[in-house]
Amino acid sequence: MENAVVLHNVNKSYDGFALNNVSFPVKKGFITGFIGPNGSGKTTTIKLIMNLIHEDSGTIELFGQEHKKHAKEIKQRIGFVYAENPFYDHMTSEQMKKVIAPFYKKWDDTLFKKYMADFDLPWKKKIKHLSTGMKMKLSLAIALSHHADFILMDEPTSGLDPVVRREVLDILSEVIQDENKTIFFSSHITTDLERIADYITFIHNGNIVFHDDKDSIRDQYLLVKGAKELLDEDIRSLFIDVIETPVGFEGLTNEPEKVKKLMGDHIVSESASLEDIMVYMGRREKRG
Ligand SMILES: Nc1ncnc2c1ncn2[C@@H]1O[C@H](COP(=O)(O)OP(=O)(O)OP(=O)(O)O)[C@@H](O)[C@H]1O
Repeated sequence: MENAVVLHNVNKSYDGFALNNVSFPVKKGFITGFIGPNGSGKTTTIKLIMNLIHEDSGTIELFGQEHKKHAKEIKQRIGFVYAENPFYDHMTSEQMKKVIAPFYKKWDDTLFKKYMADFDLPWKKKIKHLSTGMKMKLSLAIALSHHADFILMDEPTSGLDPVVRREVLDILSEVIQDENKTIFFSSHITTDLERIADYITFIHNGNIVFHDDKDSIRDQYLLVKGAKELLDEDIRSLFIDVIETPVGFEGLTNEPEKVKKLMGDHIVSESASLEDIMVYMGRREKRG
């Protein structure tokens, strides 16, 4: 399967933080969600992919080309959405569009007008007077109006109410119907990723913990509850982490078959949500 983006052993250090040998592919034609706790390196990774900052070592390829060597043409093919307002506040949407459009060879005014209408966005209102949701939709409209092959977004749904969030997710699901397009976005809202992502990349403390398709993740992790008496050392070793309460335990395992075989009828289990996986992985990493 073709990859739109490939990171290979990418390292980037700041004082007190490092991305360590970050490697993962972003599959062409799919939506990949990027999750991880605060400060785990998501924005840093996204900035590296955008070539806004430079890796200390390793390689990043977009569309099969090394991004540093082909920066200009690669930028043309990316639609980038930031969580923060990237616009000049004193301008209207119309004025902002006039500033941005000339940068893109494939800018499509008709498409932009369609998104402005679909998103109910005003042309003449100053950007500083738009709501958070409207600003996000304007960002998205701009990112989608130059026929980008790769849509890269840093927390596009943060700060949005559930209705607008769902609208944004629906737009992304619609965009990905075109199999030549690829979407990569970071989010803390794991339910958004559960809803639309095909692949999940999980980063913690600058390390990629896993990169997998959503169905495999669902099959691989199991949330288990049972009596504390069941927990001996061998059983504990099958769990990523275990939380004990006065009445029993709850634990996350990535060895569901072994656990079911050994613990059988003595446990209650359910498939783990991305949030469960994030919380338990985080606890394990903290434990060391
Ligand atoms: N320019 C910089 N100089 C020094 N440290 C930085 C710089 N940019 C980021 N960092 C540090 O790198 C770490 C990772 O930050 P990053 O913004 O990539 O995390 P994140 O996963 O996007 O977090 P959040 O979910 O809170 O947005 C943090 O400890 C941050 O302080």
